[in-house]
Amino acid sequence: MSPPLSPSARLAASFFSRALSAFQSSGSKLQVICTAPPSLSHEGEPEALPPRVRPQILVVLDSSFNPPTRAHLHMATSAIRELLQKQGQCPDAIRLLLLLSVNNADKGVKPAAFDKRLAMMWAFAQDVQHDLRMSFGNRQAAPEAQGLSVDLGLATVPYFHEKSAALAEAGFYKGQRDPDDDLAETEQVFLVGYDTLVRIFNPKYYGPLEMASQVATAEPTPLQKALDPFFGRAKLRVTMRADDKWGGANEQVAYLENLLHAEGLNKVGGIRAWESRIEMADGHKAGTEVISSTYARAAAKKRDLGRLDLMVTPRVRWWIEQENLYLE
Ligand SMILES: Nc1ncnc2c1ncn2[C@@H]1O[C@H](COP(=O)(O)OP(=O)(O)OP(=O)(O)O)[C@@H](O)[C@H]1O
Ligand SMILES: NC(=O)c1ccc[n+]([C@@H]2O[C@H](COP(=O)(O)O)[C@@H](O)[C@H]2O)c1
Repeated sequence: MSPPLSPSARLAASFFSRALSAFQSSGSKLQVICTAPPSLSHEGEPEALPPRVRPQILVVLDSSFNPPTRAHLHMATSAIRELLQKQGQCPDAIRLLLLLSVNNADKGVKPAAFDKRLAMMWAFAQDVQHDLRMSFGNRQAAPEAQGLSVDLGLATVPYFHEKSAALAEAGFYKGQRDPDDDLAETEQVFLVGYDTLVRIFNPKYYGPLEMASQVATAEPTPLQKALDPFFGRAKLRVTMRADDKWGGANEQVAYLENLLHAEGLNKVGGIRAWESRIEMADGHKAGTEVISSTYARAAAKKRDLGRLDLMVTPRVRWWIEQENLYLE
């Protein structure tokens, strides 16, 4: 049997169970429920800490977090590092939102329960911050080392265009100085895997299929109606996902290049102008372990701790063990 939760873990667990109930009875589409602040200590009850000034970039990792994995860690930290180092953004101008969808576009509900996933996301947020701090060598003088705030949110809407619109409407990211401005100036960056990108361009999610091929007419297709406003405020950062289900890296690069550089977007019912809003990022390295939440659940079920460590970060593994998750 696992030892009892520490006082701060108990506070967090009880907070997430209350926050989940409150969200589910609120009728809200999307809500930020708490923030892991940049400081090292996360003692006490989690709380939502809206930014003082509206962020320039909101990076969104939308996932089932069942559980959060090292692949999710790579997606988040590589995006943030790129913004800080290559684009010269300062940590204050960026927020990272870990968004848990309680209604998935395709998957039914399965264990772990949503409040347990929120607890793992809280742990994961701290692993993200730790990873970033380590990669900047803990140089206190370097602005990157000061760290970034990581928010946890809940959403009922399953599709990206709906999540993006809900975020643009939400008061949370508007900043305290100019609460009346809208979020138009905050650019959203959604982190997705290759498999998710393919699904975003599947017309089945946007209405009856017979309406999907209005390309020849002046009328925009349902996919265009949904995704045009989305690409107006959001970018997609697509991580390659080479494994048995989704094909090899070459196939994925070829699909993306075709989508982005030929007439590919028109063929899937999209608009060529969106190509500048989709960027590719490296994912799985050949010869390394393929990582997924499914494999993490299987490792936990078999109590294969060595393999679980390959799949998830240390604080997430701690919660999985503490709460005896995925044993059924
Ligand atoms: N190993 C990976 N490489 C690239 N993208 C990934 C990887 N794992 C997850 N993602 C992406 O992260 C987002 C959220 O992932 P999700 O929560 O569905 O994880 P998953 O591992 O696919 O889950 P499951 O195994 O339970 O189906 C999706 O856009 C997915 O494509
Ligand atoms: N067209 C879309 O916007 C679309 C399609 C498929 C999945 N999704 C979402 O992507 C996220 C990740 O999905 P999976 O957990 O199924 O990989 C979920 O929030 C899911 O609802 C969105």
